[in-house]
Amino acid sequence: MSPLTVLVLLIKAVSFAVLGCIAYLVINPVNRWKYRHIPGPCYRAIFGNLPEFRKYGSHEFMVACRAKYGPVFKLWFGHRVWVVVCDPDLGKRVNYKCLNRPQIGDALIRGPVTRPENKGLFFTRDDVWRMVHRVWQPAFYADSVHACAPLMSDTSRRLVTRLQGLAGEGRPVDLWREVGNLTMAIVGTAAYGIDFHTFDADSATQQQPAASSTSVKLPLAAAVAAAAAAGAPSKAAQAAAAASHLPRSMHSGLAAAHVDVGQRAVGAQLVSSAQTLFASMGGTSGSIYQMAALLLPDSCRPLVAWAAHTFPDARFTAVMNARATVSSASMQLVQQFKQRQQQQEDASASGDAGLGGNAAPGGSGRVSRSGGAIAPGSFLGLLLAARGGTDGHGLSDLQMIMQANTFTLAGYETTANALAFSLWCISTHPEAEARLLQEAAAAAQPFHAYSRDMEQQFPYTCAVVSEALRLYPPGATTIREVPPAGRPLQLGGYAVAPGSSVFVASYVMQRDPELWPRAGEFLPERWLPGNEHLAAKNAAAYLPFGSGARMCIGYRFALQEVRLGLLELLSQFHFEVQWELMVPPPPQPHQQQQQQQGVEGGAEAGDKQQQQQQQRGSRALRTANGFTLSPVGGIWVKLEPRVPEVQPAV
Ligand code: HEM
Repeated sequence: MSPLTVLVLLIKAVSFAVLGCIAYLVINPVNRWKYRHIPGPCYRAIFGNLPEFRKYGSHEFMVACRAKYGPVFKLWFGHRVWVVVCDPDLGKRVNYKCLNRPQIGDALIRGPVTRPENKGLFFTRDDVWRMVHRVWQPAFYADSVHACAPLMSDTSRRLVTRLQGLAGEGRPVDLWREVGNLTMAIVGTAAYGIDFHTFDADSATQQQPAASSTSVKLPLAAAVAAAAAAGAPSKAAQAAAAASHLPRSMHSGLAAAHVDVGQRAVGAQLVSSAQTLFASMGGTSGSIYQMAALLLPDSCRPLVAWAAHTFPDARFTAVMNARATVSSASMQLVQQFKQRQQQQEDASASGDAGLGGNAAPGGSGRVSRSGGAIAPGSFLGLLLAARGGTDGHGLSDLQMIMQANTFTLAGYETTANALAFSLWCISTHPEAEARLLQEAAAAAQPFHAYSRDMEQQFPYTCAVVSEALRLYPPGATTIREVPPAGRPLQLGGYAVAPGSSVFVASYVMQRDPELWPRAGEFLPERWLPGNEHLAAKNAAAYLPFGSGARMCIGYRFALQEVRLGLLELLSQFHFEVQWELMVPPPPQPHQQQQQQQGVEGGAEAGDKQQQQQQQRGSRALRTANGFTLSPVGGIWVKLEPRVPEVQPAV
């Protein structure tokens, strides 16, 4: 056969494969047949419902679908199907019956981190999950969490000091960003006993958004440049990587994004990396390669991954840099921790009591347990002390790094969003603010002294947080996979096939007017005794932390952090929302339907809200489509320091 004939044949084969692929995606026969019995919007070739997700936001679109198709429906994520559940009892059934989550978000990642035993707790499965979950648990026992309370309050007061400085300058401040610095700082001290310097590093990079911008502002370029400048070919990073027996494939990436956990810039780098990673997981705002991996059949993924790594675009580079930055920080934390522990062991063997462990505020470095609880700063010690790893000899370095990555990311993002949403709700409801301040002013001791009985001492503050988590749940859906080897899962009369991805739509249920009286209103009172008429008609309709075995392991930690942060910040400042800087909300597909249905309190509440919004310049809070629910473009406020009489007792 002549070379020309081979070439022609090759071109024909490739054209045939491409056309076949397009025809398959346009018709999508397998999934359309497999899920034909479940209601939902029609399949639209190749993109499915992604255009609607972009236009309305995925959660708002789900609200509209719930109204149209009932409590169980399907959505098209490209050619893939999500089964969405919006009924409390069915949601509970899903969360309790299915243990694993589908492996989303790592289609383009290569190397050993994709192996099941090397996942962080969130994405581990089956027996590996059981083992890793057991290792994590003591960090979140009630006593461990209470031990972190003074640290959480102290760190909140460091933010207060920073905000006092900014208030003097008189310019608007992005509260979301500021509380992000706070939660990352608390991760550093509470988990690792390290000061990440989040309050020092980024004051110069605070930017004001254009009012019309819909993208989240990230100081990414600065962070990446700083990371590269800090250690591109850093010998320290390479030595650390080599010493930790990490797979070679991780070395170059980590060295390129080397950060120094002892340096001032690390906090800002971690915060911006975490923001990049969460924003990229939304599915509709990633790089072209992420979009291609999402839209093309699974069999094309290796090819897409190869192309992404060989010819990366700017967004893919940003995501890979962000992953490497977080992993580099975790790797150093692990290495430093091991070195310190070795020094302590050597010192105690030689009778020298002078080495005091971590230089952490409150951190001991060792896993000092009392009654099962661990001291602040000892999360790594917990991981290191773990026995019963997959090889029977504890967690490997890579497994430890992946757990540290998970703690850093999960501990930062959702809690920052929860605190930002709580502050937003309070700042737009003066009557609630007054009541919370009254409660704060009545405290006879520092707020953290009440960490064991926050609900008795600060019932209204706790109610504010619960209500903010109802309206704005940072984890807006829980995700499960129907066991691939089992039988179909019966959900409200529909058999959902093994291996399907099921989303329990917390956001939709927590705003459902059939489940909550005056669902659209911010009413902290509904969480107080005597207001049962405002409570949920089904307790399972409230799941900001999920439910079942895979519910949020950090919920106690997060609630304590948000409640203390709220008290510390609000007792010092009133936050005046700068409406002209806020990103306007998109059109709401369900508003018209809700009004037509005349749901209980809906019309009245709708009118009232509309009036209030008009008074405030017709702006509501726009939330992002990402992996978590977050405010788009931040929450812009002017800081108004309070008069002294409402300051907390010290
Ligand atoms: C207000 C803050 C937080 C919210 C709203 C939140 C929400 C959630 C939700 C909805 C889930 C999924 C639950 C499910 O699928 O049933 C989850 C899981 C998880 N969360 Fe949180 N979370 C918060 C704070 C934290 C913190 C501070 C940590 C600590 C590091 C953390 C670590 C995790 C982990 C590791 C998982 C996976 C647990 C597992 O699969 O076993 N979260 N969280």
